[in-house]
Amino acid sequence: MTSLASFHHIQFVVSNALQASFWYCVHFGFERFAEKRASDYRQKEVAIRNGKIIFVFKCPLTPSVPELTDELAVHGDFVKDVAYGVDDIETVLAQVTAAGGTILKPLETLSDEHGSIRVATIASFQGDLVHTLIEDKESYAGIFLPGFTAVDDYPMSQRLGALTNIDYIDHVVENYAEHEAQPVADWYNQNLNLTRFWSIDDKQVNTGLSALKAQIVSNPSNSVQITLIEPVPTATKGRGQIQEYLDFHGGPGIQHVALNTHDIIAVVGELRHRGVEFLAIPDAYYDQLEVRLKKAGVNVEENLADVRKLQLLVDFDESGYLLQTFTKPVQDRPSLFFEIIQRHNFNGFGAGNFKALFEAVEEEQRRRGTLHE
Ligand SMILES: O=C(O)C(=O)Cc1ccc(O)cc1
Ligand SMILES: [Fe+2]
Repeated sequence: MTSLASFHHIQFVVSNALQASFWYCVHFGFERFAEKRASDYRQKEVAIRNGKIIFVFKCPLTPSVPELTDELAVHGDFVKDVAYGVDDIETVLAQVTAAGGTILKPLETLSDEHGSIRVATIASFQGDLVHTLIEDKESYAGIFLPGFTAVDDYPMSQRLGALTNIDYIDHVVENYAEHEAQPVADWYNQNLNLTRFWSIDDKQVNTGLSALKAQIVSNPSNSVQITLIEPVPTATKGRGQIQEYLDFHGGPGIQHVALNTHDIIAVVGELRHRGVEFLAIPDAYYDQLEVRLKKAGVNVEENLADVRKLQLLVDFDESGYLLQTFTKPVQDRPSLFFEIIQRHNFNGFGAGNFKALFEAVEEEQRRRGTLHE
């Protein structure tokens, strides 16, 4: 069995690639660096990057691109493709075929004057999310993928300066309907050899208003981690955040992308300065946190006054801790958002933060008017 090797890039389908990519350049310090050559005048693709992280924005240019406009009409702007690097694409595809997975675009070699790359695209288990698999054995020397050419950065992001402390994609999270997450985990196991890394059930995560089940599947080196979440309907009359996502996104899909940093204090300070909005965490959380940390004898390197000011969440155990925070949804619909995470010898997912986090999300839902039916 072979598995995924790395997160390669994330492709969004949006109604306007120019504006969507600009938003990420200004707010998250990405630079526009490549654009697909106009092989098809009806659509456009723009690639932006921040360090190792690459996002691609694809949009229709005319009303007659049903493969884009049909899904856009359902989801609004959304993550269409989480693309993975693989070491041996033929073996992965043979595994997918044997497991009954769907190959949407069969193996092909993409080439230009800078070399070649082998790619194929498979369907995910459910919904419109797909996974492009990319094997780059020959160290392709072009700017991104064959067919893309370099472009100049936006003057605005040059003026704002690069935001260089964001390092790589830590994990992505996919939301599914009730009872669906386990079949998805089995699918990732059989098709892509991801195995269960961690899980949490609804009894541990229940605010009374919302509850969920989560599990993480990962590749053998844990460099690819995917959290699979499903809602657990609660007795109280509240629409949990996972159900809210499913209702507004229109089915299962990518809920958040977590970006790993080695300096969360600097990054979140700068993101806030650039206008990125984060979930609000009440002061009481920090009063309790200081007591809990002292009791557990955990030494947090960062200044706790900064942690409180930037409203970061902290989870910890005997051997380490993590700092994390979540943006508000990045489009009008309460669907996709981002996480900024820094780990100090801590591989968990901040389960100790779930209660504070869910209460903060419920506060946002209350504001949106989506918490109660
Ligand atoms: O599991 C993860 O990756 C988390 O970051 C925790 C989490 C779970 C559900 C949410 O709606 C938001 C955050
Ligand atoms: Fe996360």
